Amino acid sequence: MGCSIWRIRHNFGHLKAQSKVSFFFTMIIIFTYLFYCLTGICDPLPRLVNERQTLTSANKHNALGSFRDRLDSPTSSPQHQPSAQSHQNRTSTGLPEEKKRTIPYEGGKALPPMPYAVKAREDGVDGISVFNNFGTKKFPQAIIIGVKKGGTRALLEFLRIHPDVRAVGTEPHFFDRFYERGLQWYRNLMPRTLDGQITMEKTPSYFVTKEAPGRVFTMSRSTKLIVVVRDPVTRAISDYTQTLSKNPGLPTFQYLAFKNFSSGLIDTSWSAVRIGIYAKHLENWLQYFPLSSLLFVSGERLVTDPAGEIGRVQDFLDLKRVISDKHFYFNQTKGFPCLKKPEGSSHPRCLGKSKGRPHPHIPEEVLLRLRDFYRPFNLKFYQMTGQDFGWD
Ligand SMILES: Nc1ncnc2c1ncn2[C@@H]1O[C@H](COP(=O)(O)OS(=O)(=O)O)[C@@H](OP(=O)(O)O)[C@H]1O
Repeated sequence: MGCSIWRIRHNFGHLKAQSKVSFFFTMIIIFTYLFYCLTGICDPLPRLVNERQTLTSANKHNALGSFRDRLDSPTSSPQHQPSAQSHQNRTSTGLPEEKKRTIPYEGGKALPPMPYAVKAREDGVDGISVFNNFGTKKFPQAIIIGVKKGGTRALLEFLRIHPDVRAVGTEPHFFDRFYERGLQWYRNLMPRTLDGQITMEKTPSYFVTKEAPGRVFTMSRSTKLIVVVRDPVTRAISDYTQTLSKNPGLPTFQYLAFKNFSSGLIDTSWSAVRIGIYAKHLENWLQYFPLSSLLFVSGERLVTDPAGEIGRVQDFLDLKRVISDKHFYFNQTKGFPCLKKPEGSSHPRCLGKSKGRPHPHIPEEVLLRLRDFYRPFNLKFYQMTGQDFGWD
């Protein structure tokens, strides 16, 4: 009897001790969870895409690799989705539907959607940087809206060394591809900023998207808009070079650029040609924004005098002129200016290999015809902007 009472007591005592231990562990878990929530770590996943991550020494190496990829990745977006050009009746390579049908051509393969976490590892990590939970996510006050192949990546990476500029590394494509996801989705992509800091993003396709001006205006009519423009002929060749690098079976530049070469009729349905008609696209933006809301950066001067162009941009953004000549050096091998100390790194760095790559040879006659085609549009553009870009 005495023995069984002792056994019962012993069992209950054992249970008591067990429940104390489990209570203790439950409290630890709750406190740990609360601590992480308060420090912001349990935010929803999209944050990973944009926020700078704390890097352990083990993943710093990978992150640097990703940083290079990011600089190298012209069309990186929060998720690869094959919808950007569908409204333009194009394949993902920018080929007109008609030409796509009539030529043997392997292209237009859309990348499958990627989960956020994977994309975050690929291009959301800004080299070695600090885990930043301070500040708030705001809509961008300034957007680099174009133009594709104008030098938009160089401009953004140069600007990012300014302590008062925080920018999304990837191209959000909100105002052209993902508008239906809503403004809160968009804002959540933004990095956190402190008072006095500017939030920025760049998506070069906005400039040629009919709906983009109205949509940006709806977000904020005081948004500052930056357009990096480049000689439309060189820009078209650069665009073609990019498509060719992904699809080596692509027809020649001249085949795509002309409806009929002998008649000299230019095919304006080809996006590589159409994007360069800057005056036409600018008209859409001026329906919503005054000229003073736009800054036109010369893609050519961004290469020959990066500090000078960045100086103009800093003034336009009401930023202190922090970025100057001393931040750049000219890399002879690359043939382009590079940063002595990019954001988040103490090592000099150039943009990736897809930026500043050699172009294929285009016959002189083709170039002359294209120059003739663009001349009136260029003059109109100079008139509209009050700037002579010297392309003729
Ligand atoms: N500093 C520096 N380093 C490398 N490249 C530079 C630089 N400044 C401007 N450029 C020019 O940028 C061109 C690519 O433009 P984008 O970045 O706007 O391209 S994209 O639309 O994002 O794909 C790219 O075009 P390509 O020369 O045809 O490759 C470059 O000429």
